[in-house]
Amino acid sequence: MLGQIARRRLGLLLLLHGQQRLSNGLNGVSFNQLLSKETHRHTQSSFNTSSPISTMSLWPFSFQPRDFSLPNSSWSPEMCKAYDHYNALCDTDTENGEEKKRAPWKKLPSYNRSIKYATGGIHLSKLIQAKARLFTRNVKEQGATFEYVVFVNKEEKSCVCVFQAGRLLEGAPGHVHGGAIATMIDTVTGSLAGYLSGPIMTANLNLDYRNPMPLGSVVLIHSALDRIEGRKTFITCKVTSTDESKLYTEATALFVSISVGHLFGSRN
Ligand SMILES: CCCCCCCC(=O)SCCNC(=O)CCNC(=O)[C@H](O)C(C)(C)COP(=O)(O)OP(=O)(O)OC[C@H]1O[C@@H](n2cnc3c(N)ncnc32)[C@H](O)[C@@H]1OP(=O)(O)O
Repeated sequence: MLGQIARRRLGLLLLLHGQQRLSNGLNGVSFNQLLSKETHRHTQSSFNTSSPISTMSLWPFSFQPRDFSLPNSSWSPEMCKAYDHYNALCDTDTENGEEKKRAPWKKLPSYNRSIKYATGGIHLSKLIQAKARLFTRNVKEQGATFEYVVFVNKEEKSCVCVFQAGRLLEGAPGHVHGGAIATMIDTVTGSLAGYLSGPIMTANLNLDYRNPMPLGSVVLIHSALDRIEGRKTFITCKVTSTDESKLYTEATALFVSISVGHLFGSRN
């Protein structure tokens, strides 16, 4: 029974991982408003995971999970400006208090974990560990590694990520590590593929590094759907400066749709 509940939750997790059903509810909120909210939240750290069993919820998500893609004090003015630009595109037009047209842009929230506790089933507990965290969202020091926010455009089947590369991502002296860039490209193209196609895994990722990316840079990661063929979702990607005058990296990615069972070792 517990195993069944847990499997159902995992199905939900995978849907949410594709981030199809989440809305941020932040449209129209300015950077400064967000920053003051975030600073307040930070004093009530979300990193403490040692809740006693009696306080564990049957609902697998924290009541107020921290959205790591909201502005924080480590964001540079350039990062804030790009955030404000795309966040403004998420606004819904209203006329006389009534919604006129829903904007095609939507900010995707980003959490460092999806399931709070592994509640049952030997396979599930192997798969989901209580201390597991999303790779890009597990460093306490804000701004030290991956600071990013993803905006998707449903109509254009594309997305833009604003990414600020922190000091712990150094590869070549003074520049961002190619693996860190690949991580971000996998994350962004994977978010888009998941948004469009549901549960997926990366099957293939091809990268061309065109120019070295200085550490601390703010860049845009543009991803777009190329095509969907059966279970295969093909995504193209390019990483540019925020004014798009400089090309850093180009990529193509293939994602294959999977069933929940795939993560348990089943190929059905
Ligand atoms: C919010 C954060 C988002 C983060 C997103 C990050 C996502 C990830 O990083 S996932 C981790 C990295 N990826 C993995 O570990 C995946 C490991 N690989 C696998 O599990 C499997 O090989 C998997 C799922 C990709 C495909 O396996 P399976 O489901 O059996 O499909 P399979 O039948 O082999 O292939 C399906 C189709 O894809 C094609 N295909 C599979 N792999 C490849 C590949 N590497 N290159 C080209 N084509 C491929 C096959 O040829 C087949 O094509 P067709 O339907 O035309 O015959």
